[in-house]
Amino acid sequence: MSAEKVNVLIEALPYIKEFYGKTVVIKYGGSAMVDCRLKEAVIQDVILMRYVGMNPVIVHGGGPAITAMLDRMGKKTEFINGLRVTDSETMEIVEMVLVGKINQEIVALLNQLGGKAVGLSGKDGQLIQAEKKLANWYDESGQEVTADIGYVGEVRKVNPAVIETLVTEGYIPVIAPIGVGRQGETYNINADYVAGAVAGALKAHKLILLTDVEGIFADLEDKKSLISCIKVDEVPGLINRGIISGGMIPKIQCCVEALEEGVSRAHIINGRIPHSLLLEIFTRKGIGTMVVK
Ligand SMILES: Nc1ncnc2c1ncn2[C@@H]1O[C@H](COP(=O)(O)OP(=O)(O)O)[C@@H](O)[C@H]1O
Ligand SMILES: CC(=O)N[C@@H](CCC(=O)OP(=O)(O)O)C(=O)O
Repeated sequence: MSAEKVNVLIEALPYIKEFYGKTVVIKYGGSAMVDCRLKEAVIQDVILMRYVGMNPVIVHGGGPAITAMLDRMGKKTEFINGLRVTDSETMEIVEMVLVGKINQEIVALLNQLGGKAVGLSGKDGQLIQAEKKLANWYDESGQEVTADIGYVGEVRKVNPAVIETLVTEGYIPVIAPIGVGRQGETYNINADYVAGAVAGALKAHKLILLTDVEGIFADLEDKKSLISCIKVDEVPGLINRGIISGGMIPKIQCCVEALEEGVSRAHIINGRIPHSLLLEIFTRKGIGTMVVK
């Protein structure tokens, strides 16, 4: 081994010490699942985190794959406030793609590359207990509008016991954002919200959201003004002024929720940069946008 490689390891030592035994929840969004090379890089990072003593827990999305499958089946999809309108047939397809395909692909890759992974849906061990979510927004005249968007759920309660048992046994839990209702009904939940709720329930040290942009920009158009740190009390203003919009709203909201539940740090980073997780964890400056209390 060269002296340079030894230096790299020594530089990582303070971070390895800091994160030893700590839980890190990673939200692996569909927009960061681009190609095989990139997927392998994400999975390698997670395995490395586990081998140096952290407890990574993955919550995955898969929005683009769901849309592609609905297209193949000739079914139109519509989003309201960033949430997919989910009728019963769409719900079946969402569950099939998230649990049957994406979750299993991530688990298989983790196991193949040397990790020990177990896949879960929110139904397993009553992990994600959910209730129906309605969409709310204000129309041009300032009137509040409420719409029924079908089997879209919000997290009512996370039962962390099953995750904790798996982590204690050395497994990496991989969670699909499907919730179960009081009557056993199935709900489609935005994966950002599930990641925030899981991080909060586990009192995780960190929540890291992998997406398709560097982080939060002050001006999304020019993509030059990355905001490296946002305080929770700045968030409502950033949303009201339209600086944070669209798919970034559930992300920042889930960071806020996780911090309020006791998570120390939340980060939004670009999952399309190879090894972005390691760059965030093992460098002093980190990358992306950090959200703090
Ligand atoms: N201020 C902002 N900075 C960065 N991205 C933003 C901002 N406001 C809105 N966005 C949008 O949020 C998107 C990320 O959300 P989304 O597409 O839902 O990602 P994912 O599939 O990872 O959940 C970005 O690609 C960007 O278009
Ligand atoms: C209600 C709702 O919108 N659910 C999402 C669940 C998947 C998801 O959140 O995936 P990404 O993280 O890749 O966007 C959906 O149906 O697309």
